[in-house]
Amino acid sequence: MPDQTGLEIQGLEVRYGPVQAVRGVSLRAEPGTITAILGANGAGKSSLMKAISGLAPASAGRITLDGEDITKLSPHERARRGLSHALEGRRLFHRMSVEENLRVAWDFRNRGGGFKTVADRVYEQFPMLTARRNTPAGMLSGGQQQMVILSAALIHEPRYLLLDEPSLGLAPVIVQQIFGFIESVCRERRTTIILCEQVAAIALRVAHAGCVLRRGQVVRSGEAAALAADPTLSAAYLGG
Ligand SMILES: Nc1ncnc2c1ncn2[C@@H]1O[C@H](COP(=O)(O)OP(=O)(O)OP(=O)(O)O)[C@@H](O)[C@H]1O
Repeated sequence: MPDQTGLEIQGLEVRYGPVQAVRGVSLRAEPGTITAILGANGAGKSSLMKAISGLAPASAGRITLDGEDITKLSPHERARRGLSHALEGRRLFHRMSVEENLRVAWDFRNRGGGFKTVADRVYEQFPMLTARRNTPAGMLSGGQQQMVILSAALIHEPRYLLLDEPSLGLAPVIVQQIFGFIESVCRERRTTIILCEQVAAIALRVAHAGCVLRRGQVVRSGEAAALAADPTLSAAYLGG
């Protein structure tokens, strides 16, 4: 019997009216690994991620999670199955404090008690958030905001984590810290992570596998180390 664990995408298409953002994408994310979705601006990365989490409807194709067809499920139903999506562009409640943002993420799944324990765990992981727990999220630095976004996305210990452009707008030293954290989440919690990035070198340093999108299609895929070693990749597909 074929191995059904992991996330499998077959022939996926996403359309916005006349615009076809994703064209027949197939890929597989093995359990407990990091998969990088690469591509230049407008290549279709975010649309692919949204289709996986249910925020954009698939106009064709199939998505299975551990063997279950989730293509037609709502984002909430997919979240209940252990899929969490941290969106690009600092989707936080800017006037609410760090702790209130974490609380909203916790209450989304209505798990009742236990919030203090998970909040303490966040502050242990990111000590610099401790002093800022009552600060409005909009007043944090970009790196601190990304820490809150990641912590909120992980608050219910998802089995699958989708990360949209985690390096966007961050200083190199913070990017290193954020990617170190992402790597440790995969290694220690065995979370399956799919992240999309314009900056291929950063993503391929932590990923196990990767694929490159161009105009909505997969033009390259394989082991991350092989993609990283390919000098033609950047110039040909990543816009620089
Ligand atoms: N809501 C939408 N309505 C119409 N067209 C859209 C919408 N969202 C994205 N598109 C188009 O779909 C294509 C793919 O966009 P998408 O955002 O998925 O690419 P991307 O690789 O994530 O790029 P970026 O890094 O800029 O986010 C682009 O041509 C974009 O203009």
